[in-house]
Amino acid sequence: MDREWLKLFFEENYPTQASGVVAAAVTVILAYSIHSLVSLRKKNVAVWHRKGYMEIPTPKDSYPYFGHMLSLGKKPFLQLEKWHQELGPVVHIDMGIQPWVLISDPYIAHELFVKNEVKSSDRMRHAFTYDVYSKGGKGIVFIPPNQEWKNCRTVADTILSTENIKNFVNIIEAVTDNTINRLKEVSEKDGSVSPVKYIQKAIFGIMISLLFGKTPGSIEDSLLDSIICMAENELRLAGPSGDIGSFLRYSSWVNTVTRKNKEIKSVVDTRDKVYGELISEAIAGETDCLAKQANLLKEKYNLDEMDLIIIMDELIGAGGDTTAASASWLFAILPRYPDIQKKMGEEIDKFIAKNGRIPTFSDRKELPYVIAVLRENLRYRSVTCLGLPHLAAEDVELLGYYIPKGTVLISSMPALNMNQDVFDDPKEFNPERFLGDTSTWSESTQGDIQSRNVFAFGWGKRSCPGVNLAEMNVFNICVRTFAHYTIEPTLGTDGKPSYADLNDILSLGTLYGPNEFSVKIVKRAV
Ligand code: HEM
Repeated sequence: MDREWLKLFFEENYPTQASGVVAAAVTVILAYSIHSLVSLRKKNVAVWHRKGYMEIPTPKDSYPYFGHMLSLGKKPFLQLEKWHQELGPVVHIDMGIQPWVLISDPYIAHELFVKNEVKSSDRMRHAFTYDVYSKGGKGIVFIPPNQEWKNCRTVADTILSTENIKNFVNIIEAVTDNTINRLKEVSEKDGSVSPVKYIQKAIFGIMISLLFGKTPGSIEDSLLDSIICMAENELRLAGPSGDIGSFLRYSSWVNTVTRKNKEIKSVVDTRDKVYGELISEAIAGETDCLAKQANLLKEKYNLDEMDLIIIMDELIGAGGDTTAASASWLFAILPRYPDIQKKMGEEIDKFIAKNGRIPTFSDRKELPYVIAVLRENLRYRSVTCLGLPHLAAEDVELLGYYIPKGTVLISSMPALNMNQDVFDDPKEFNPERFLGDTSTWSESTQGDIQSRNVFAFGWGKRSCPGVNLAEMNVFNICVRTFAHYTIEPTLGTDGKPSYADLNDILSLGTLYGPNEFSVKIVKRAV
């Protein structure tokens, strides 16, 4: 049994002496649960082994009470990929008492999430994300796809449309240029720079400016730090630590004993206060911004102040660290590929020579190689491990399999992106595979499954409404960096290049970004 996962789980989520109490209590209830489990198992077997349907394969390494939770190890994405390799594109696991079905094939995912979207677009009723964060049914991300969701989602789709976001391009470019300058200055002064924090602050800075019309003065800005801290707390609590009871039977009391419930309440109270004030200031201010625009749509879509607070927080929470992770992966991967950087630089130089300016997002079709690199970057290192889990609102018949109502439905992002039936030599970083496809990430996500090659933004009616903004932000960071610089590896003590470890992953909830690494930002000879 891989106890490492359990140890990590308690150390990360329940630090201090409370973890000892919790671990002891878990041992006691373990014995009791084994008894209950025998009868439960019989019931489960009947649900999953339906006459007339194929059985969904399940990995052997399951344990009483915890199911497959303990087998995920320190790097769950590797384990999920391994299970798919061994058992195929549809796999059933038990995360404690939650049944999960994992999908690693785009055609099957399309069948499940798009063709069956009425049955497969619900979300889990997680104690933190649903009861507390979404106040039992507000906002977009964590609620069922009902009329309230539709209203909030329409407001988000409207303010995040490409046409609308284009109006904020000056702010996006200014914050991006400041960050790149800062990276270059630190790199020149210290001999190298660790870009992850800078990129994260740039993206959150852009989000705060767009949403509230308030551009952070510098990367040391205290508002910027508090918003990042809130978003990270929320991401952490959206995992098992915010609702241990929905994963492990008889354990909901753990959050009371460890004072987790108090922490959960305090995180949300702070969110309500900070975002409430930011929205009021934005509405009263002169500057155009997304909070102001959403406020104008409030009546039409029957939203109240709390809906606005939750939507604004969700846009930052869902859009900040994900976009920053994608841009950070680019900085981690590209130092290994000077030839690719050279081709990108040449393409950007050619555009500048012809047009006398740096290309913007609207010029993306004139940079086919650059956009192929960005697509390959998105494929090669997934930004989330599990997307955002869906829930089966009804029983689903999926290509001869039977999936009972209440099952958590997961698109296994790294396994999908590394599926060799879809991508030749998937372990190779090869932008050429996407040359000739100049569709935007959004067009690919909404496109027909035969030509779709971007899976990172999910499926069907729940697919990401921030995809345009995400692509524009990553595009700008990339183009505005390579217009002037190259990203080079630092040198180890042996004088050899020292590259970022691409399997050293910072995992926060379902987010998967690179851990800290160092590079050199070097002025390019043009
Ligand atoms: C590289 C960056 C991003 C990635 C990889 C990403 C990925 C995803 C994924 C996988 C989902 C779940 C889709 C599903 O359930 O099938 C999602 C949902 C969502 N994303 Fe993004 N996202 C990114 C950026 C953004 C941005 C910039 C915003 C907003 C400004 C945003 C806002 C949202 C919201 C509100 C949802 C919930 C949609 C719903 O439940 O109806 N995301 N995103």
